[in-house]
Amino acid sequence: MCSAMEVPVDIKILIIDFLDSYTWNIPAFLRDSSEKRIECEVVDFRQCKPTSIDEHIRGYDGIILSPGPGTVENPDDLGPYAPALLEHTSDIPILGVCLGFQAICNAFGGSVQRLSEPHHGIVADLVDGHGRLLGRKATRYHSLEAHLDDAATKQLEVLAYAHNMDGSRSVMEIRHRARPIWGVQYHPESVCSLRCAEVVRPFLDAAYQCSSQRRQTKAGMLSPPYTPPMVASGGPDQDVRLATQNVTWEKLALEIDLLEVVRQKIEVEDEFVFLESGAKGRWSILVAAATSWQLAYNVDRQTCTRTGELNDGSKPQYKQIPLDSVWDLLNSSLNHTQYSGGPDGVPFWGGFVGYFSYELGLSQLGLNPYPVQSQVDEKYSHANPDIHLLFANESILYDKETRSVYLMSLRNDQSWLQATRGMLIEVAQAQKKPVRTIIKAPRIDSASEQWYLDKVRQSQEHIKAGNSYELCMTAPSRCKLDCCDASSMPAADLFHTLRSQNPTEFMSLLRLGNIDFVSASPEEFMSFDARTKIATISPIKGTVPKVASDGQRITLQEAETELESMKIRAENRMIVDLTRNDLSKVSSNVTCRKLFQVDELETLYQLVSTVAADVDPGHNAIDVLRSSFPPGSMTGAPKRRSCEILQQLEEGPRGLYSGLVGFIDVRGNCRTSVSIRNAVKYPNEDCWRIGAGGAITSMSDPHEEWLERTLKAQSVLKAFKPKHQVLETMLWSPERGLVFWQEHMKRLFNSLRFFAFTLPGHTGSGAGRSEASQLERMSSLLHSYVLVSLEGLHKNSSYRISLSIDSDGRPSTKFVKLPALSSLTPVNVYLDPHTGDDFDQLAPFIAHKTTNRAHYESARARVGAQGRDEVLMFRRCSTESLLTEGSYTNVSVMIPGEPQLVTPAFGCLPGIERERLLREGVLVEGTIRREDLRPGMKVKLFNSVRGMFGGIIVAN
Ligand SMILES: C=C(O[C@@H]1C=C(C(=O)O)C=C[C@H]1O)C(=O)O
Ligand SMILES: NC(=O)CC[C@H](N)C(=O)O
Repeated sequence: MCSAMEVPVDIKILIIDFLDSYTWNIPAFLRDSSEKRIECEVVDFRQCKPTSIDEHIRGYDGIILSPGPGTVENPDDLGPYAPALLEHTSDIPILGVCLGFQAICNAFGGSVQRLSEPHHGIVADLVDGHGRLLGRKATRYHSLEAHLDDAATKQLEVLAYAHNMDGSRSVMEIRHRARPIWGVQYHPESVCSLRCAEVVRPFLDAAYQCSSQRRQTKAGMLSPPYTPPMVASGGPDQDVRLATQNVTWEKLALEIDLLEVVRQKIEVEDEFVFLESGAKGRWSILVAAATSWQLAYNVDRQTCTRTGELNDGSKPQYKQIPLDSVWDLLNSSLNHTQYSGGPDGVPFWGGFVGYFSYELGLSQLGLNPYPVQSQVDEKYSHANPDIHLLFANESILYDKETRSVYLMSLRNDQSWLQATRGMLIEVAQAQKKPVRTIIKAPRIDSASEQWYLDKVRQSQEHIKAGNSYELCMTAPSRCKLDCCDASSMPAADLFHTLRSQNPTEFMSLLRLGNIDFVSASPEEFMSFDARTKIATISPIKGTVPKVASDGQRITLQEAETELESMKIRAENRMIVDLTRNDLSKVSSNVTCRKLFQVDELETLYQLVSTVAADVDPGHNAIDVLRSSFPPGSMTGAPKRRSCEILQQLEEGPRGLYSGLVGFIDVRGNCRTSVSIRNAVKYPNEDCWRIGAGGAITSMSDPHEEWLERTLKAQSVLKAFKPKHQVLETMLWSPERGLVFWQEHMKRLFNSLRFFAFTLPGHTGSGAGRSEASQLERMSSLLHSYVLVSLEGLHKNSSYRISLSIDSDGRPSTKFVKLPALSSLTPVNVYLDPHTGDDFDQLAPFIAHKTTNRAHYESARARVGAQGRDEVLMFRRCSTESLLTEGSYTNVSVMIPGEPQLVTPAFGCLPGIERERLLREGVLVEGTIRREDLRPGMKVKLFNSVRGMFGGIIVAN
């Protein structure tokens, strides 16, 4: 559209772009409004000097002054060109849209002032001077309005108005009484404007007349055609590929969870990318660095590093290049070889997988990605790449639908195929690895509510001033994790949990350059089908929780009603128009496929729209990414100015959050997601970062925005919460009430502190209280809680009471009536054959009583223990196997020549009864070895519910 066309052109229009995010929608709107063949060129206003005016008048048939951020009074926003053009006495037709309209009003005696309330993304009915409907619907994006006094209306005639939310009215359309100049305050090119073609027709007719004259008198355009910011890349269309190669592949009918491959076969330090469609999606893709080469780029230093065996035969290298050259490099890497013979319908044959950071997007917009070289910035810019991609020579795909695995090799690597096949079969048959990483409640440090409310208000100030129409404000939470199992990958365990809590269509787990990244993104960024050349972007804007702040569940129907609100639709509409704009840079046929569709996720409802583009010949997936990155849903509109404002408001770079994750395969297919709802662990920080935010508009309620941010952050933070509860089991008897209550409370308190759980009844104001008073407070609270729960039970028998506390300090209880048991018959006691090599990993769950009791259950199962049968367990200590405890008791043994021994505290639960017996001198701590125990031996078993009873060791 903006490059020279083969067919002769009727009208040539020059569009002066004031850096808006809607300017590129204007050419399509003009084409749709007229039968004539219209060619548009878009030029950045900063490149236009008053001295170019004569040349423009000679070369074009009409000039459009675009919308834009800021005000016409600010020379940085408008520049000198537009006022000079309006002053010029030529009769070239001019159309001003929004900011352009305000420039016209200003030039002819009007004034531009703030509206009482900004109107962004609001659709209004246009009326004439008498209030009569004109039948046109107009989408408005403005904070400022033009006032025309008598002097001004002598030159400018008002053609239409719209009513504002406060009942006043604003001028919407004008025309110059003597010159071919028109202006519209609204955006006729918006997806929701209706029947606006008639408004631009007079301008186009005048331009057509002008073009006839130009054709008679002039040869045509004098200025060189404007090069759009994004250049055609020489993608797969132009056949410049140097080599051809067959893809080698294999399909295995094998049901497998590729996450288990990561957890069992990838070493903690290895780099890899794992993409998984958790919800409706179908495919999972696993790429290991071992079978890839890598490309990393840092925008701040402009350094590009390629490592590994490159597929274009060049040598690994490290060099300094501008961002533009990196896009070229990506193109040439993908286009070097033409691959064929891979399976149809399989989305990825091999190629790039990885991430782009948000700062890469800022750089793409021409902004300084790290304006403040603060300490945080240093960490990011110097240590972490902004593009990190693996070029997968080999990859493993899983198809959920046919339950089969695809092994793909671009290099016909038979030994890889064979080894991988064997490895997958082994993993598919092996038991799943239990999740053990996260044991302690994390310490979470989030932006304070006050800070956020303040930033929301500042955002709204910027909007009122006309600098932005919508700002996607975000803030990170930081979360420290204590892990107990060094052999397992915390990121993989987090992913495992996140997937079970919140499976989304764009799950991902990556480890690249020592960055760990775990994501459950619901939002598709850009997908491109190289065969049909259709690109789609599906921005989400508008979020409603599933549970309201008062605890009420919100139904889908209620959410739909809320998501129909003017505020939310406006929010979404703004980004739909912005997305159309971005795609219009590479396509002359952009359509909005879905507008305002409600999507239901695990914890929230969201409003999604889909914009699709038939990408023009000569452009490929990389060009589409270039023209549309960073994702508009994470910036607001207009994109560039909004990003600049957000850089001032937010403290520090966003990093991987707000960027993209996904793949571009060797055929040019691309599928990426907006990098949200994720946790990132940077190598130079000791915590995980969880970014979250939301779009702020003039209609936002700051407190609601804070709740929305919290909700989004929680959807990830939830995965960091321990899943076990701390547990106490105790006896209640009619005679003695709650037996050993103080002792149980003391032990519970210690365990809650160990796991960093919230103490029951802790309101956050407990800081400064002594431990003794915290314990006292918890104890009295839980005492009443248990007694209240006991009400209604038959009080003439004894009960075993289980009291458990979750990581948020919430208690729950269970009661079991205790049958009277004979203490005379000894119970059968088995010896666990297990060597106890995993003792260190389990230690916290042995030293503390929790609901994580799988290891006790497994030991019972191993020996086939029934009912009151007990199993004695062991731990490995160099070459010896030492007794620890039973599955529900502590144990003591009489070894000839020794006192009654009980295993040392390290290695068993510090049982209440055990402590008592030790205090009273009945027992002495000592080491008991496996070989000290023989079938037929008597042992003593005890716990606080049953006291002490006898057992006899039997052969397994
Ligand atoms: C900013 C986030 O989400 C973005 C903002 C949304 C909104 O404003 O409604 C919805 C989805 C995302 O595009 C986030 O999840 O952190
Ligand atoms: N869309 C626009 O061009 C907006 C113009 C101006 N910045 C305003 O807010 O009124």
